[in-house]
Amino acid sequence: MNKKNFYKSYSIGIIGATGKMGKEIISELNINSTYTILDKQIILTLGPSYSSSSKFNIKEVFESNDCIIDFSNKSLLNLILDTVENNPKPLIIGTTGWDPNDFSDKLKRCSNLTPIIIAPNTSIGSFAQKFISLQLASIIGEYSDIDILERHHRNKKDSPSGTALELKRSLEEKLKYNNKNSNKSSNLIPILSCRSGSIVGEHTINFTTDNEMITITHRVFDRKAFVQGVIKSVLWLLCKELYFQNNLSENCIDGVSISATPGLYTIDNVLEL
Ligand SMILES: NC(=O)C1=CN([C@@H]2O[C@H](COP(=O)(O)OP(=O)(O)OC[C@H]3O[C@@H](n4cnc5c(N)ncnc54)[C@H](OP(=O)(O)O)[C@@H]3O)[C@@H](O)[C@H]2O)C=CC1
Ligand SMILES: O=C(O)C1=N[C@H](C(=O)O)C[C@H](O)C1
Repeated sequence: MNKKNFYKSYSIGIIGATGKMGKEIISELNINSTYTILDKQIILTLGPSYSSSSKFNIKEVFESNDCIIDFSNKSLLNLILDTVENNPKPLIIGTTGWDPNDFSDKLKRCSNLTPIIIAPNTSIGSFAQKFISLQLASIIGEYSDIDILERHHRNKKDSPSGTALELKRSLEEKLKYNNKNSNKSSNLIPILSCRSGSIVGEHTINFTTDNEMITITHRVFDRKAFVQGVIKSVLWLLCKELYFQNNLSENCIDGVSISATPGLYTIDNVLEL
């Protein structure tokens, strides 16, 4: 097979297809649909998808697609993971508002069967914000008070946001690790949430000492920022070997899986610098 003519087509199912994120992902797939990695064309098409008004159920969505993207509501997560156990497919969970501890056994079983990405924020800017904040925490975390402020649109159902909780978790973990011998009494980081107008998503981390303050704000003004990371995640799940630009032999492309191996992943694995 001529490598130049190589293309592969994958069907993508969306859970929450009629929502703000679902619509934005569908719009991206309608406009672009073909993605080139090295000289290979990867075509992503929208397959049977799910919302409260759809004619397909979640089981059918899993049966009919190569990869599933979930941007819906935490109330569906139990059913989604039950479905994965019977019909494992690569899955991206973008839905927020749920506690991973409540699903740890199920997530473990499912991720033994298929790769699953849990991503409370799929934008590249958010990844960069977390990366820089962790660096700052190692430099001035010991001397500063840290707080997180998040602002979102009035219709957002969960509070605090999944992104703020993930920033808090990773910063507290870093501080615990760095400040084992510190005199600081508490490393707990407060989160302040505000719901207002149609703000797409805004997260600020403040590092404040008695005399100075460093602020890192990430502001999304178009959901396309989230969609960009979703598409990268889909390509990573389905074509991980290509994605990292490995030298694939012809046989490997045709005969061997090029997808990610089963496991639990985050957006950090996808955007790995
Ligand atoms: N990871 C990230 O980067 C981002 C994550 N999010 C998260 O994604 C999720 C969705 O956000 P958003 O698109 O703004 O939300 P919307 O409320 O706009 O959309 C929710 C979607 O889920 C469907 N849905 C919700 N509950 C049910 C149910 N019980 N049964 C069937 N379908 C259901 C809705 O269907 P219907 O319309 O028929 O009710 C709709 O399609 C949220 O948890 C949000 O926090 C959002 C943006 C970015
Ligand atoms: O519901 C939203 O809109 C968003 N939810 C995510 C979260 O809870 O962190 C990400 C984003 O900021 C938008």
